[in-house]
Amino acid sequence: MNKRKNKGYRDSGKKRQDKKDKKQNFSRGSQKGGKPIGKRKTVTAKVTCSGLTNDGKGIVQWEGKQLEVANLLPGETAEVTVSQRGGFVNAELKQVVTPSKDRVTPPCEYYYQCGGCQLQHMNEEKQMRFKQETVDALMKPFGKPEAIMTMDHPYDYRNKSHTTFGLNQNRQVIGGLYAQHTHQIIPMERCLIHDPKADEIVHTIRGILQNSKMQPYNEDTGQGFLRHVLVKVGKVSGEIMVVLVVASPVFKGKNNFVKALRKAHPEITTLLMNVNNRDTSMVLGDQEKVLFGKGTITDTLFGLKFEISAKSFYQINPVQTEKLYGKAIEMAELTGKETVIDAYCGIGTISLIASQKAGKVIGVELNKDAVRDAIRNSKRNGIKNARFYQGDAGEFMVQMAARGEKADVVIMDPPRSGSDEAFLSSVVKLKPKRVIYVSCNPETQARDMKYLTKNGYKVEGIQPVDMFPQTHHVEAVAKLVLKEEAGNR
Ligand SMILES: C[S@@+](CC[C@H](N)C(=O)[O-])C[C@H]1O[C@@H](n2cnc3c(N)ncnc32)[C@H](O)[C@@H]1O
Repeated sequence: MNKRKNKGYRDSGKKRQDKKDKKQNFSRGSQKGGKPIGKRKTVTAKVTCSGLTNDGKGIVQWEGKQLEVANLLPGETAEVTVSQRGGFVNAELKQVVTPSKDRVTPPCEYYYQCGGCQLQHMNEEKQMRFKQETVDALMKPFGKPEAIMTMDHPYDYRNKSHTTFGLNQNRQVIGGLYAQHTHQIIPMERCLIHDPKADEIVHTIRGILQNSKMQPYNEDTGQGFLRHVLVKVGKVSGEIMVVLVVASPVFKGKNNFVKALRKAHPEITTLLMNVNNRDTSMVLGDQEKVLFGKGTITDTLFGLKFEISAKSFYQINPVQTEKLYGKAIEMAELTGKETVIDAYCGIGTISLIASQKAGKVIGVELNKDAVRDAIRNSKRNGIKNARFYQGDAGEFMVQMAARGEKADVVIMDPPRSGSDEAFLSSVVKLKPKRVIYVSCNPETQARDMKYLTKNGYKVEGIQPVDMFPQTHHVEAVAKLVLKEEAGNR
């Protein structure tokens, strides 16, 4: 789910963080400032949690310092382990003394090691309250957001999974996710937010690996072959893509591997090999080879079919995506005549849905593969009023503004880092009547909305959506209206 030029997926920044941690020889710092020099001191302290950070950690006071403690809830008292080195302080939960009524036993057995989810110790109602309050607080300068759109079954939703392989001490093949801030793989049978089929396939691959000469890649020695497995599932089509991310283009035993995998999972519709031989935190490398099938999968949203490549962004929770996009299109108030810009358009999902209610749509996206998918998708759905351009959305908008072009509505859905001044200042010059801002990071969204509201726009609605249940992440879509236009209504 990031600050990317999008040449591939990052593994949640864990490896980069790990490198930092190794350098500091210290785990996560929960108080900023100071270098970890000198001897480490560890004490046990009794603390009371007064609130939550935006990433769901408990806030506590200790010796005049504010610390953050993962898995602690407001009102709880607890024993925490506080480690100090130099000015660097880290606090970890040891034991909850008085539990909150909102606390539940996390349904996932790997929850406390993994870190992929951060809210499983809260009941569902508390999770929703936490997300609502986070968005409410960030959006306070702009008005009161609507009630969050929740998910009926907040599990099994991820249509994309990513598993790392390695060997355990007994030299058995293990597959799972890295434990928080380490290179240690947590062997995982089932991730409760993954599509169950993806986990079954990963289980099979592990078995094939165990019985073959193929070795998992070792990050420390640089030896071995299989680094990661990416599985993408088309929830409606049932199509499944498996990507083997490998360290070398020479795939010994390829035919036997492919045969065994297809025999166990005839439902896999395409298999790819992606070569990543760099010491990088990016999961996918540049070289890609289709081993069988068409190299893409298809999924359906709002009755339109979308083709998705290995490297293209596609929303990971298709059930909630329809709610999110539905709200964005409603906020755009399209009448069939408008020129719409869909910035950061990915494979053209929002563009093509909007094109059915607009005069024309212009999509702009940085990732080449996604743009190719978007063009294919418009043809496949017989859509003639959408055009797609590859490039930086900011530069594209600057050029549009310089040419004096017009747009009635701008829909924008940037990565977590948000948009930039080049983009936002060009929006202000282009003066679209409405800006619909979709974001998976309400912090950067609020920052960018501040710019737009200082420069002629007024916020008319904010809708949070629970796109990532069990995690602290929350999506929101906001409607901004040109003030001159709002005055005329
Ligand atoms: C959150 S995704 C949204 C994609 C699409 N709107 C959707 O819902 O599937 C953000 C997209 O922005 C693209 N992107 C990142 N930086 C960009 C930039 N500077 N200019 C244009 N697109 C960019 C990414 O490749 C990604 O496809």
